[in-house]
Amino acid sequence: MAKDKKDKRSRAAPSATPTPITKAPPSWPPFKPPLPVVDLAVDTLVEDKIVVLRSFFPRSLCRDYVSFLRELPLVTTPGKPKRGEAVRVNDRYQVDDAKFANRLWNETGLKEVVLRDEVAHLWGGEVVGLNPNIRIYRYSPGQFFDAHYDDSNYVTLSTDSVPAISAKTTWTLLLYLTSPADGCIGGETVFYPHDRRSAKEEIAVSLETGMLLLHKHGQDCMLHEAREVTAGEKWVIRTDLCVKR
Ligand SMILES: O=C(O)CCC(=O)C(=O)O
Ligand SMILES: [Fe+2]
Repeated sequence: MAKDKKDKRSRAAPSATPTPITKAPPSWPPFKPPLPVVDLAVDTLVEDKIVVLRSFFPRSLCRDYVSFLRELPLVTTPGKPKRGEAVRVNDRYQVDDAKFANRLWNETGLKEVVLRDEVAHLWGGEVVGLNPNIRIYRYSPGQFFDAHYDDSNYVTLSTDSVPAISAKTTWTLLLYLTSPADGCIGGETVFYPHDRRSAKEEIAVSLETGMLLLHKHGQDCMLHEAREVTAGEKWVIRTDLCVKR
């Protein structure tokens, strides 16, 4: 199948929520114990496309976050997508929170890992932080995210540096807070290298509690989906790596 933009657009991920994101950010739990808890290693799953950082959050912190997140006003996605958007059936919370994005970037060890010489070339530019558009997903049994591509977006980052930085997103960041170890069955993130859903070609990433996954998006995004959860709950924090524009 041709990898032209039009085709990708026809199955783009659902766009930002129609509700304006003006709500006050929540009081996210502290990163306790101080992060990182392990020497973070970047493991490549697909060269130049998918990497993971295992034990990015310790299990105890994942538990704290899930307890906290389940009190947020999550909204169930309507089953019927807008024209041209992938079917996403999950419960979701979205907030524009530059402070939390900066905490995830600066207070977890992520920044140091992403800026390492061995991997710095991957990101499509100089990474300056994370997308303040923070998304929380909960998938309960029967919920899934159909095959789609993630778009690159222009964003403005308010970091400690003034003035704000014009940036664009280049890689999707998913932080898994649950896994089979917590009773969540299914929910794997599955990538298809050849722009078609094919069981033979699929690269299925199993959930690991506390694992952070990064995958390239925009023009080079791999077709991907979140498999249906069949038991327990899958919880994910989603943001994106941003490079200077
Ligand atoms: O939940 C997942 O595993 C994938 C989520 C996803 O593809 C997205 O947020 O665009
Ligand atoms: Fe996606």
